[in-house]
Amino acid sequence: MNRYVMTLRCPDQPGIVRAFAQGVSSLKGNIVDNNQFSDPDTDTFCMRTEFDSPADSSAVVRAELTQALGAFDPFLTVRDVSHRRRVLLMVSKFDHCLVDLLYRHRTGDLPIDIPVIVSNHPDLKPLADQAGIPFVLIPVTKDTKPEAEAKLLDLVTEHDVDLVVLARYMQVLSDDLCRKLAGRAINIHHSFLPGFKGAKPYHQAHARGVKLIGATAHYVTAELDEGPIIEQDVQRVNHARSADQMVALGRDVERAVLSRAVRRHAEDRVILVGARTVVFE
Ligand SMILES: Nc1nc2c(c(=O)[nH]1)N[C@@H](CN(C=O)c1ccc(C(=O)N[C@@H](CCC(=O)O)C(=O)O)cc1)CN2
Repeated sequence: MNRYVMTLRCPDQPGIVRAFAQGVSSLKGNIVDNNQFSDPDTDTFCMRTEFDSPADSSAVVRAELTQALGAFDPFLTVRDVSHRRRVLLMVSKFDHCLVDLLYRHRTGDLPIDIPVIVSNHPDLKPLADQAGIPFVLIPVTKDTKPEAEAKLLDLVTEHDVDLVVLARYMQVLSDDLCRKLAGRAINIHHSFLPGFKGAKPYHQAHARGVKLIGATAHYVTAELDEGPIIEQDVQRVNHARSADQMVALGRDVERAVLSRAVRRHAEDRVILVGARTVVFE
């Protein structure tokens, strides 16, 4: 028996679950976990299901479920859970998110493969070397950004990458690159969005006198820090905290939020619905 995870999204209407169940039955399957949500704002139905089946490939499963659900024309994903998502990490000089992701990967806490790490600075290469993961330096300037982004896309193709993670990668991706990576690039922004977009959010927060700081993991879009939110968290602060102390406190929130977001994407627990996400935890 193989275990598969399926996600579907389609206009909400009666009969979707019955048709899906008939498809699983045709695959001699047994459902072991199921989550569903009907979004009233967009009248969209979302479902994530894990099931066991003797079917020997995700292609066979996909073909059967596509036929069973044909009347509903769903956006469908099917993955054999033993096929881990392949994640390309992008970093600059800050190491706290990279260290956390590499630790969780090494301990098996994060069910992903990391074929390559890309950076616009050489600073974090020793961490990649220590983890035994290839490190590719792609410097970026205003003039070289198109060439740099072409090299990144070559690596995405070469390593059959499913997800790009901007783990405090401090360069703004072009509109074209964002389109090509739509729904498969996650960024960690070091504030509790929608507050304090852009660079230096902790200094903005300190100046504003906030009592909560936070971090936000979101899909990357051309509009800076505007992408669909996957995960957020906060940390209490008070008048006695300097901006630098907020930066330090924020590091713990950033790495925890990013790792949770990457795990949920890698486990097919995130479904995009317009500019928002449905997250089956
Ligand atoms: N198209 C997008 N690209 C990126 C996003 C995004 O949401 N959409 N998020 C950023 C990360 N980030 C905030 O979370 C951020 C990073 C960098 C900057 C910035 O102004 N960078 C300067 C260069 C700074 C430097 O070289 O150190 C710039 O690019 O001119 C703002 C926000 C990642 N990319």
